[in-house]
Amino acid sequence: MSQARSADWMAFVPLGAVGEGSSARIRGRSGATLVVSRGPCVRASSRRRCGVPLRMQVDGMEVQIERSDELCVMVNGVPGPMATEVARAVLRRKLPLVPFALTGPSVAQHEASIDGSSEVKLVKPDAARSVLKQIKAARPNVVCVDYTHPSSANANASLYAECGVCYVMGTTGGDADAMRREVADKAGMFAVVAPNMAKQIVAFQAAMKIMAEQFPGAFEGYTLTVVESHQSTKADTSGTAKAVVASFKQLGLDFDVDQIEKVRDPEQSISRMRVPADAVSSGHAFHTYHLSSPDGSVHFEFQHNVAGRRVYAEGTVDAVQFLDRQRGSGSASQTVFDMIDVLRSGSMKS
Ligand SMILES: NC(=O)C1=CN([C@@H]2O[C@H](COP(=O)(O)OP(=O)(O)OC[C@H]3O[C@@H](n4cnc5c(N)ncnc54)[C@H](O)[C@@H]3O)[C@@H](O)[C@H]2O)C=CC1
Ligand SMILES: O=C(O)C1=N[C@H](C(=O)O)C[C@H](O)C1
Repeated sequence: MSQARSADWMAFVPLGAVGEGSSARIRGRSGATLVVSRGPCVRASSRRRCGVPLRMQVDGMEVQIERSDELCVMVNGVPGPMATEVARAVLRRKLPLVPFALTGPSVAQHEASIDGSSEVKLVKPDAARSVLKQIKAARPNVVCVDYTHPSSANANASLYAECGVCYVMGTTGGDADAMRREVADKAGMFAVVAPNMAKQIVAFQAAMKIMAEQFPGAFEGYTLTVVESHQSTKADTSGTAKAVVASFKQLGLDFDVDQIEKVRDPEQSISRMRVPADAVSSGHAFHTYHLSSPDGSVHFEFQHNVAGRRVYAEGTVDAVQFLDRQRGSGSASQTVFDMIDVLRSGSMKS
């Protein structure tokens, strides 16, 4: 962990090992090391307050977390590319990044470096509950961001709800309705759940939804084809495409999400979908929706093509700040949001 981050977020102290104002590198039972420092809790905002530090057991190490009610962000799914991109965006916005991240069961590394400036300690699923509860105890206003795997999305959402941790769920492929019910049922919980955090794509989704609500059946009899191309590591069908298809169905198109065509072969991504070669494996999301009239004389085509992931990461941080304002506003008439809500609130920056 960089000294800069540890100083402004927390003081990790191996008890009895580090003197005031000094730092040390410590080694856990697994062999992982963590640079820790000790110093006063820095007053960074009016919401921040210091108290007796919380003692915490992580990976065989005893550490202390300075207590504070300041907003901080725990990004889960590191070292995955999307979680790493969000962690970078958190640092760019100068928000405190929790130096722990939930990770997958098969991840071998114990730490990950974010842009070489901040180290994040990786927490396997079997330790997730204990670590999250302790972070919540010391940092009640922590918000979790989830960019993990379709297979872990609901389990993680349930864990956040159990621990009373508000969250932004970017992971697709889970049961979003179940997440929404769980949040709605738990007092004090707030969440944003959405398959796409890119401001302009959210605006497109909203436009299609509004068109479907205002003109249901307008495309009755038309045929629809949907093709989406992503990096070959993507496990699920695009959650964004599924959401847009829901609007097309309301517009009268007879289409099932199983008919969405997935392109995961790098050569096809380049030759058929025109994905730039440098984005094929590193990360892309190219979507084409084509509608044809029954006699073939009228055609509509919508596309949204994204190379890289930065646009989602920026939107995710917008969602975190939106949630923080919602829970601080004292009005709990709505506690579960999507990105269209975030866009409507004027909270999306770029
Ligand atoms: N909402 C949005 O705007 C966007 C959503 N996504 C979604 O985000 C998710 C992640 O995307 P990628 O990073 O490309 O996926 P990836 O599969 O490359 O990485 C996933 C990471 O999650 C970790 N993981 C697996 N099980 C876990 C668990 N139980 N707890 C914590 N971490 C766990 C893995 O170790 C890995 O590091 C996907 O569902 C993707 O569809 C991606 C981009 C934008
Ligand atoms: O896995 C991705 O990469 C993406 N996933 C989201 C989805 O499933 O729609 C958003 C975007 O397509 C990138």
